[in-house]
Amino acid sequence: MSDMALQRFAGAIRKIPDYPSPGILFYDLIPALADGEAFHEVLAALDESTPKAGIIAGVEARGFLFAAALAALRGCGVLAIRKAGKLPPPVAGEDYALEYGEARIEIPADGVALAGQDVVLLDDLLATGGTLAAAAVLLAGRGPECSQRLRWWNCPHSAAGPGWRRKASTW
Ligand SMILES: O=P(O)(O)OC[C@H]1O[C@H](OP(=O)(O)OP(=O)(O)O)[C@H](O)[C@@H]1O
Ligand SMILES: Nc1ncnc2[nH]cnc12
Repeated sequence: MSDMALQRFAGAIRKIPDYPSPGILFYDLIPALADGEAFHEVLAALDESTPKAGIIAGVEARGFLFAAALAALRGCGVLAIRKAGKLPPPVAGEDYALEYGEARIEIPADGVALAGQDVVLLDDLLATGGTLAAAAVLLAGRGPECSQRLRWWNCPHSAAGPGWRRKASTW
């Protein structure tokens, strides 16, 4: 992705201090996603830099936007990792802590063919990393047949700097 495209996407992100609680700087990506050219560039860069995979996993809700858009571009499947209480049983779940609270994510315990699949796990931004770590643990719990290549979109103005970040499947 060109620096200009990144700057345009990053510049459209609203940063709201002390939301939803004091001390949190909230990154609202909705205006950036609504910028068609910038979003298109981000997706093209994601397509170039993310390993090919049988299925792309995204965490509800904002992660769905990136995972589904990339999957549609590539013609592969999406694994929708849902917040607690949305899926019928049986489910596999994982609890985790957010910057501002706690949450639980779930996937169907059966019905999704993960055996032998390469799974790329995507999310819109990384704050504590708790969401992606929980998603990785959840997928790892599906057994050694499910390999994971983790990659996420990092807050463009966070201390870690802009861009895509990758972590090997060593959670
Ligand atoms: O690195 P972390 O500290 O885990 O934070 C990042 C996560 O927080 C946000 O989701 P959120 O749970 O707020 O849900 P939403 O997408 O439904 O708003 C964001 O979309 C990431 O998934
Ligand atoms: N600072 C932040 N901005 C937007 N979404 C978040 N999710 C967790 N922390 C966040």
